[in-house]
Amino acid sequence: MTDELDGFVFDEVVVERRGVRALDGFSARAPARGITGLFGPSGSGKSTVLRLCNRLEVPTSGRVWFRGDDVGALDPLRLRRRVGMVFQRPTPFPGTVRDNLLTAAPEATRQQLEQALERAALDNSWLERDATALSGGEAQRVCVARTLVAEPEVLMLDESTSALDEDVARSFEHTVLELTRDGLMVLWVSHDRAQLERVADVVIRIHAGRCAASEAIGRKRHSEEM
Ligand SMILES: Nc1ncnc2c1ncn2[C@@H]1O[C@H](COP(=O)(O)OP(=O)(O)OP(=O)(O)O)[C@@H](O)[C@H]1O
Repeated sequence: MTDELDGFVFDEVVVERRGVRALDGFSARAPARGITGLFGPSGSGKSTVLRLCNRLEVPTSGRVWFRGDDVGALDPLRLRRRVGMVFQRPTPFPGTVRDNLLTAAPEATRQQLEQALERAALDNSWLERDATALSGGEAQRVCVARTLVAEPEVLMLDESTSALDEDVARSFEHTVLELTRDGLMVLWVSHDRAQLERVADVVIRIHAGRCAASEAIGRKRHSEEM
């Protein structure tokens, strides 16, 4: 069914809400390493797929497997620490950046807080900044750091660069690529096909709640560079 190369396996997943199917027999595999992009039109079910991965959503039928375990059998709170999510509109909580990071990991040491900032490409002077007075790109990095401080195995990004200008979005892409070098697995929902071709190893295309295609982009990019 699944092997150690699989991060997530979706097996004929149906998610139905009030008679409407958000997912309609979605089957796909997201590898345990690198970046998997989820691409598709608005309303096709991309966010629903992310929400299944940390049990904010449960399948009406079908199964989701994470690293060989049935997600339905895992403790949701523990799973959410392993599978962290940055939402569509990254919103820091009122308080300092330090306060924000501590909400995710109340026991974190100063060194752990600084490490999370550094992985999100922010230096330690950010700890005392007012988290409600940040630009869109800064708020996004703070939200990534807040997710990383809990040391997840997977980072899920839901359209995290859609509101950013191109330079800021490119710099964020670079940061996420660096994160995967430490073994972090990333699931990245994007409307921007070109962006996914720059960063993703695999792109899953979703249409009307089903997997329309799954492409190994990394291999394609590599052969184009040769
Ligand atoms: N809380 C909800 N209750 C009922 N239906 C919902 C809910 N959230 C989403 N849906 C419906 O489920 C379907 C899939 O939504 P989903 O948000 O997963 O799509 P998406 O591909 O992420 O869309 P977008 O790109 O616009 O964010 C849509 O038809 C949507 O209207």
